Amino acid sequence: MAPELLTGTKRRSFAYVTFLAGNGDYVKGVVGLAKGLIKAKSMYPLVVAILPDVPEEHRLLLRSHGCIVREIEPLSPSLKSSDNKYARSYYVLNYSKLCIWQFVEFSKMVYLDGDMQVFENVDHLFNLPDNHFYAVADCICEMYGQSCPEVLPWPKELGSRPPIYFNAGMFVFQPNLSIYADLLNTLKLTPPTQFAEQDFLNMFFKDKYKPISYVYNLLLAMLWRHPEKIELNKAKAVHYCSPGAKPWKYTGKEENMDREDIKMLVKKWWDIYNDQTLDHKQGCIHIAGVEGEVESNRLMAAAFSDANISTLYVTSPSAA
Ligand SMILES: O=c1ccn([C@@H]2O[C@H](COP(=O)(O)OP(=O)(O)O)[C@@H](O)[C@H]2O)c(=O)[nH]1
Ligand SMILES: OC[C@H]1O[C@H](O[C@@H]2[C@@H](O)[C@H](O)[C@@H](O)[C@H](O)[C@@H]2O)[C@H](O)[C@@H](O)[C@H]1O
Ligand SMILES: [Mn+2]
Repeated sequence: MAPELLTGTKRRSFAYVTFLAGNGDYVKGVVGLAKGLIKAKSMYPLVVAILPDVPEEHRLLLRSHGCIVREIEPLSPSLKSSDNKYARSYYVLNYSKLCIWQFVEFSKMVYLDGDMQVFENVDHLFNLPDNHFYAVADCICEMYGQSCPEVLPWPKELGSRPPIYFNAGMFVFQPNLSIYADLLNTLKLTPPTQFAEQDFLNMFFKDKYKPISYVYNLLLAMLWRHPEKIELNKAKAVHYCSPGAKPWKYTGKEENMDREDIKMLVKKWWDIYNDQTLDHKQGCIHIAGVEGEVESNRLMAAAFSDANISTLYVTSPSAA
């Protein structure tokens, strides 16, 4: 039975979801994200959609941090590309993200890449009106109607370019099996393109897409592309998506990576990753919310992730 939050007559259930593939170091990103959501006093669990190649030790580690681990099957376009079109070779993996539309035990989910960090509570995103697809523009200049030369080129094989092109590192959506079937059927007829599932999602949700503020997915490149359009201290979630920016393998050697603001953001990520007070104590779950109010979603989620609950930590927002 899915974790459900009783709200009046209509039963709703919410969760964050991320995606993990391979046996490499992205698992650190997901652990960091899980801890960041706890630090931000999120009321909802983190589901991790994993490909079969994620090793058992990584699955145990994620569960030990309170994540709900769900195995998905790899997805990729049926049509093969003549050359390796992808901007990064591993982008072919990212089409598997589409499997999260199957998670219909949740009525609404917020997807976050494993290289994102939540620094402020964003639970209010679950209150956005239903039946739309919410995400942040991939380059903030698109919000001002004057695109800069650095916006991603639109693959013409996907038809006309959407008015605003969003970044697929974070989005708010509603799992739905008929949409999932439609995604799969459309994928069968869609050629692979440079930005893989991000291009595909921009095409698929062109008529449902609603842009939301950059504060929910601050792409690091905005710091040097459009500094006049953003305020770093307003960012609620940061996306470490520029080359060389992944905190867990940061060297500072790549272009722009020696900037003071980048160094500060990488440190902020490590401070959360290393904060042992955010470690998921075995046999207990963090319930953040009004003192004494136990949020059933997380309680149920822990049960859902078959955690053996012996102690409840109820932290009130004032216990920051
Ligand atoms: O080897 C990999 C590469 C990617 N990912 C997942 O796929 C997402 C998208 O890849 P990435 O964030 O590197 O793309 P970018 O946002 O940098 O373009 C990552 O955040 C991870 O959640 C993964 O789990 N293992
Ligand atoms: O598979 C395609 C990926 O495309 C996107 O990343 C890109 C995009 O943001 C470009 O604008 C940046 O220049 C680039 O660095 C960055 O990697 C998503 O973040 C990621 O989740 C995933 O969908
Ligand atoms: Mn990313």
